[in-house]
Amino acid sequence: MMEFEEDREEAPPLLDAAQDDEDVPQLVDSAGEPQVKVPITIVTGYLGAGKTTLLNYILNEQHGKKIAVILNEFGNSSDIEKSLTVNTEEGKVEEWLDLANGCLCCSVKDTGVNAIESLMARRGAFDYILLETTGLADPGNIAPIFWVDDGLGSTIYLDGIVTLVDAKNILRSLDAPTPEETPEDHGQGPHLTTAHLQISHADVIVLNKTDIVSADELDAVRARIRAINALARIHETAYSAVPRLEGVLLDLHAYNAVPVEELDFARKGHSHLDPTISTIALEVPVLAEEKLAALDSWLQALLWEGTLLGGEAEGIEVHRTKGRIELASGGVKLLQGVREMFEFTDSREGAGGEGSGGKIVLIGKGLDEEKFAASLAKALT
Ligand SMILES: Nc1nc2c(ncn2[C@@H]2O[C@H](COP(=O)(O)OP(=O)(O)OP(=O)(O)O)[C@@H](O)[C@H]2O)c(=O)[nH]1
Repeated sequence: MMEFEEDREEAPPLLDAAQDDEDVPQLVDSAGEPQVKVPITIVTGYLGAGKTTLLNYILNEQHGKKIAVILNEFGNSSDIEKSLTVNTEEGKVEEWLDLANGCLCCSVKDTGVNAIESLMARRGAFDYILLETTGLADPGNIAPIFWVDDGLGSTIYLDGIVTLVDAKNILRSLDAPTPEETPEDHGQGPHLTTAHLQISHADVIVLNKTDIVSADELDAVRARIRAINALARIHETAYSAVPRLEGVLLDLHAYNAVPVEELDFARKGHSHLDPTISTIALEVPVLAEEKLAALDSWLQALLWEGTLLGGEAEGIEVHRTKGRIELASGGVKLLQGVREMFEFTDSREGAGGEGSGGKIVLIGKGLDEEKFAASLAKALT
């Protein structure tokens, strides 16, 4: 198990084939100019996990990338933050800093929409956006802003969510939420903390501060993270020194590719080590096209109403959904979801699964693999 995990973590960025297959469409603006969509990565992580350390690296190193960094309401005294003029008018970007290495940087007070709009006026000056959230942000509330088909979605696409995790403190954050954080949960079963939310929504986890934990502590943290989110790639770092930008922070394609081996890995990684959040993987038989409507209804009941069609379950809350559905016609549908939003897209790579069927992976609260599998099987018969 461990070996498999390590192999996977050393693997190159997501499959080239899958990326090629899911090329981001080019748009044409009103002036007839082709518009290339700009990818955005959301960088999240609990207080003190190492987000600023990571961004300092990006803003200072000569990595040859033109990255626009948006800092979302910082409250401490790091060098980057001190050098910025924080806006006084709610939600308005006051100043962009052009940095020597080609990056630009700004600070905003809202979730970044106004900053993005301001940024768009400077299109061409950069080719990537990193949005760093505050330590207490729930990425599930931010991701949908950028994962839409209209409005902002026409110029930007959500490439992925990266969560910095403090290896020294994460278990405490997961086990002992502060009263302010989860007042409704107190004394009522498993706690859902901000730390859970940030891990469950992550496509990549940068497991930081490995220099101040023992090998045993690190193993325990890794296993706990895996139990919560078996889909995310884990990169272990000290002082947020990620091995590379591509595939770790940039070009994740987490919302437009669904690699087979990622779903297979999630299936093998199932565990109950965390009492609140888990990852489950459900087998889906090769489907006749007309059964897609039944699958859609099953997902709607689950994601919109938190109910299991034809089965009983309570306290369901799904944060992330990914899947590949093989069709009897030979095609493959890709499934992507965050919270209640989900969509099917056509994969252009053909079946590629030797007719063995597809899979749906869910990350969230109250997920009982057996009950879910039985309910899905019933819905699809
Ligand atoms: N020992 C050790 N210290 C680290 C590491 N990464 C960051 N730090 C230190 O931890 C502290 C917090 O790091 P930051 O990068 O400011 O963390 P942050 O996530 O931006 O924190 P907030 O903005 O408060 O949410 C700083 O004093 C860093 O120097 C690491 O890998 N090992």
